[in-house]
Amino acid sequence: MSTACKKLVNTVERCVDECLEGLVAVNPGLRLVEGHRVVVRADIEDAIASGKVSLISGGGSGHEPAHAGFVGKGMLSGSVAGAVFTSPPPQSILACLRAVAKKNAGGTVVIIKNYTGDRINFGLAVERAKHEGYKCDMVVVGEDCALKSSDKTAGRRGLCGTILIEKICGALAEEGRTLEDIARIAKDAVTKMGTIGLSLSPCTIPGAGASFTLGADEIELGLGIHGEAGVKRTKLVTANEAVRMMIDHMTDPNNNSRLQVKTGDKVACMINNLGGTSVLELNIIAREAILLLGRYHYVNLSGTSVLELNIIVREAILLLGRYHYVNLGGTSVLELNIIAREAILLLGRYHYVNVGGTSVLELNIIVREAILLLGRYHYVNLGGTSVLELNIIAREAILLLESRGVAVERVYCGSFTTSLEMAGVSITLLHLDDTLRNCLDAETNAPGWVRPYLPSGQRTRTTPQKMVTEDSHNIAKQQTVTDTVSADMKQQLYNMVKTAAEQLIASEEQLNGLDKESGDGDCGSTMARGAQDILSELKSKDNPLPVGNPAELAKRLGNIAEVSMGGSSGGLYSLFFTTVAGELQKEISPSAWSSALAAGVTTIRKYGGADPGDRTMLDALYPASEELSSCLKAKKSPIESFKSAVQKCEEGAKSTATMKARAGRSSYVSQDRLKNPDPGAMAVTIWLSAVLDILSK
Ligand SMILES: Nc1ncnc2c1ncn2[C@@H]1O[C@H](COP(=O)(O)OP(=O)(O)O)[C@@H](O)[C@H]1O
Ligand SMILES: O=C(CO)COP(=O)(O)O
Ligand SMILES: [Mg+2]
Ligand SMILES: [Mn+2]
Repeated sequence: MSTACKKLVNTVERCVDECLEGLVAVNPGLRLVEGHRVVVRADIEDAIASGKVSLISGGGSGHEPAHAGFVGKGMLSGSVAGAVFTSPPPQSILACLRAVAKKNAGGTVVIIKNYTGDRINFGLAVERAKHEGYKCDMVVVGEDCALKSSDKTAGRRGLCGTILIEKICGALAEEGRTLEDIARIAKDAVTKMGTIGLSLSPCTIPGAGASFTLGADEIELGLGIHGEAGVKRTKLVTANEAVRMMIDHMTDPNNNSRLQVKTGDKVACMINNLGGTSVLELNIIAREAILLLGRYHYVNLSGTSVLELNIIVREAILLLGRYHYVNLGGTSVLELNIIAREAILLLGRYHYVNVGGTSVLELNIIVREAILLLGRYHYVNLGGTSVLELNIIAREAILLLESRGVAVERVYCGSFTTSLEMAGVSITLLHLDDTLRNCLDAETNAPGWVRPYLPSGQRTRTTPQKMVTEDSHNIAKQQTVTDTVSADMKQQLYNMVKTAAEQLIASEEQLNGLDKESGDGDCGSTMARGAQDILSELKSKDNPLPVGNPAELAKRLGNIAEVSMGGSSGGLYSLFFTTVAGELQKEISPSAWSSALAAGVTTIRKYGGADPGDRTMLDALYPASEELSSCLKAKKSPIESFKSAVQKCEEGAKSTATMKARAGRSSYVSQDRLKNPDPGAMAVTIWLSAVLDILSK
C-alpha cells in the first residue's frame, strides 16, 4: 500500500466488501446479498409481504454511512454500493431490485444522486427490471447550489440532501403511500432543497494519493463529494464567515442553482460532516448556521427593532444551546415565534430585567418541547476516521476475537470520544454480565450514543448472515460459439484484445491522474478493472472470450463492462459494445466494422447526452469513426484508413485539453483549471492504438 494513502484497509480491491461485511456484522438488522455489494433489511421478507413500497438507493462508495447505513425500517429497503467513487454495475443494482421487490404490488422507488454513471447504470437496471415485470420509478436528486452559471453541464450534483429524500420516502412508504405518491412528493422535495459544501482538506481514495491539493491556509467552496473541484478558493476564514459565505452563495439571486430562502420560510437544516471535521467545529458551524438563518425566521413581535430582536434571539440560542442545539426550521413560524418569545421572556431573567413570573419548571418544559419538536432535524456526526475504515476495523475486531473463542455480544461502531479530527481508532473491550448487558441495552435519548440497528424484538448480535439470491452466482453461461472469421484473423483479434487490455492496465495511474484534475480520480482504475477481467476471460480455460466471432466477442466485452467496471465508463462502454455486437451480426468486413463503430458512438451520444466537443471520450471516438468511414469510402486500404482514424483519434483526444467541458464531472470544473486532456478520451486512444499496433504487424 502506497504511503501517499495512509488508511486502515486490508486491500484496495476488497475494502468496500469488507466495510459492508463490518457494517452487517455490527448491525443484525442488515443482510448482505451474496455475490454483490448489496445490503438489504434482515426482515425484508416481512417488509415485502406487507405490500408497502420498497426503496433502494446506492452509488459509489466512500460516502459512508450513505447508503447502506440508511437501510432499515422507515428508510431504505436496500442499497447498492460500487467501488469507491464509482457507480455500481447494473447487474448488482438489478440484484438489489429483485431482492427487495420480488414483484410486490407496491413497487420500488429508486433514489439516486445525479451523476452520469449512476444515471446510466441505475437507468439500465430499472429498464431491465420493468421488462421483467417489476414496477419501479426513479427519483434523481440534484441539489448542489455550487454552480452559478447557466452553461450546459451534467446537471446539479446530488449531495447530502439525498439522505433527507431517503428519510421522507421511507416515512411515506411506511405509512402505506403509493409509488406514484412517494415519487411525486420526493421529486417535488428535490426542487425545494439546496446544498453547498466547503472543504479544508482533500480526500484520499484508498490506494491513491490526495484527490487535489489545498494550501495550508486555503479553503474551497462548492466542491463535490468525490474530490471534484469547487467554484471558489479563498484564504481560511472564521466559522462565522464560512457559514455566511456558504449560505450567501446558496441563496445568491445571481446564482443559477440557488435556493430561495426568505423571512418566514420554514426549513430543515442538515449539517453534514464530510468525514474528517472535528465535532467541536461541527457544533460551531451548527450554531453559526442557526444564528444566520434566524434572521430569515424571526419577524418582529412587538415593535422591537430587528437588530435588538436578533441580539435577543442570539442570546436565547446561546443559552438554550447549553441544553441542545435548536434548529429553527421544521415547525410553523407561528409556533416557533411563540416558543421563542416565551423562551426569550423567561430566559430574560438572567440577562435582562425579569418580565415574567413563569416558574423554572414551566421554562424547562418549554425548552424540552422546543428541543423535541426541533430535535428531529438534528444531525448525526460521523467522526474523524472515515466510516469506511471504521466498519473494516469493526469486522476485523469481531473476526479476531471470535477466532479466539470470545463471544462478542455487543458491538458499537461510531464516534464516541474523538481527538479532534485525528484519523485513528481505539478499541475498548468490557467483560459483560447480565447487569452490564442490560445497562448497555437500556434506551437512551443521548444524541451521542450510536445504537446498532436491530429489528424489533431482536436483542443480540448474530453472526452476519449473507443472503443467497438467484443473482448471487453470475456465471456466464457456457456456449458453443462458431467462428465467423479466419484462423489468422482470430489470432489477430486475440492479440488486439490482449494488447489493448494490457495497455489500459499499464495506464491506470496516468488516467487516474487526469481524472483527478477533471473528475474524481478513478477513470484509470475503472478501465483497468474491466481490462483485468477481459484478460482473465481471454485466458480462461472453461469459457474463453470467443475471439473467432466478433459479434459474440463484442457481446462478452459489453457484459464485462457491465458486470465489473461501474462508473460512467462502465455504463457507456457496456452500451457501446452491446450496439457494436448487434451491428457485427450482419457481416464482417471493413465497412461493417466502420458502421459498427459509428453505431456504438451514436448509442453513447443517445444515453450520455453529450455531443462531440463537450470534452468526453466522444472527442476521440467520433473523429476516429468519421475518418474511418470517409477513408473507406474514398477506397483507401483498410489499414491506411484505420491508421488515419487513429491519428484523428489522438488529435481529438489532445484537443480536449483546451475544450470547455459540458458533460460528466468535468462540467463542474472551471475552465482555467482544466489544463490536460480528458481521461476518457485518452483511454480511447490507448486501446485504439493498441489495436492498430497489432493490425500493422
Ligand atoms: N455523458 C458522457 N458521454 C460520453 N462520455 C462521458 C460522459 N460523461 C463522462 N464521460 C467520459 O467518462 C470519463 C470518466 O469516466 P469515469 O471516471 O468512469 O466516470 P465517473 O467517475 O465520472 O463516473 C470522462 O473522462 C469522459 O470521457
Ligand atoms: O459516487 C458516485 C455517485 O454516488 C459515483 O458516480 P460515478 O460512477 O458517476 O463516478
Ligand atoms: Mg467515479
Ligand atoms: Mn471518474
